[in-house]
Amino acid sequence: MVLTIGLTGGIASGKSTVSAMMRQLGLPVIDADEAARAVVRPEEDAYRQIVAAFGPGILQKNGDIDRAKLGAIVFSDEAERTKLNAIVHPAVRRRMLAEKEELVRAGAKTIVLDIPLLFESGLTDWVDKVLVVFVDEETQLRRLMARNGFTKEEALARIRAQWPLAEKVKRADAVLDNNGTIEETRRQLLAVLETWGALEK
Ligand SMILES: CC(C)(COP(=O)(O)OP(=O)(O)OC[C@H]1O[C@@H](n2cnc3c(N)ncnc32)[C@H](O)[C@@H]1O)[C@@H](O)C(=O)NCCC(=O)NCCS
Ligand SMILES: Nc1ncnc2c1ncn2[C@@H]1O[C@H](COP(=O)(O)OP(=O)(O)OP(=O)(O)O)[C@@H](O)[C@H]1O
Repeated sequence: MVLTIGLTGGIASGKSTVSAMMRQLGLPVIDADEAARAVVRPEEDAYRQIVAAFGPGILQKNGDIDRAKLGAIVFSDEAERTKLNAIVHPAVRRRMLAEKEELVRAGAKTIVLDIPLLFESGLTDWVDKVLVVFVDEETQLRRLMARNGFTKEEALARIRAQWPLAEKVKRADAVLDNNGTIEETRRQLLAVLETWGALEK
């Protein structure tokens, strides 16, 4: 039996930080954000659909999608975001499932799916355990503004495009409190993985 762990949280709550720790521990991680970047490369179907839906104004000179421009559009208008999600999400799901199949075939015992929108997209059935990375609102806002150089408005628009973190915490099988140091988070992670038997070879 494969143990599938869904890693989720809010934007800038620390999912990538935790997924890097999991990789260090030898666990294979499938990353939805990475899949979402791969499926919009110029040779992909979703790329053509995005250009058709949003116009060539969202492209960089080299033809790649200008993520900052597209982000400014979709995080300030829910209808635009719904439109983008409808194009990108099916392709992301197909890609992630294919990656998971490959890991299962290769004999993986534990597989981590890092999906920021696990709850919003109704994908909890995909996983056996849900691990939520939590930070309080003030820390989330501060880290998001620092990491991306966003204004408070820009950061809040992105935070509000997702479920409140408190709702995700309520539905989690385990929660990592990432308000403290990276070391404190690592210790919590190890304890959870041990309880779940996720590190057994
Ligand atoms: C709008 C885009 C181009 C902005 O790109 P950018 O490089 O600035 O951000 P990046 O992709 O690294 O996402 C950063 C974080 O934003 C949040 N986020 C991204 N897309 C969404 C969305 N549609 N709804 C809510 N939150 C989102 C996630 O927490 C994600 O981890 C990009 O996020 C995108 O294509 N989004 C649609 C696909 C998607 O939903 N991806 C998220 C997981 S599948
Ligand atoms: N415990 C911590 N102490 C200080 N800074 C942290 C801590 N955890 C994460 N960070 C920083 O906070 C920012 C957000 O973390 P990270 O990128 O891991 O979040 P994320 O949930 O993966 O974000 P996204 O949803 O945008 O992909 C990063 O700049 C990271 O270096």
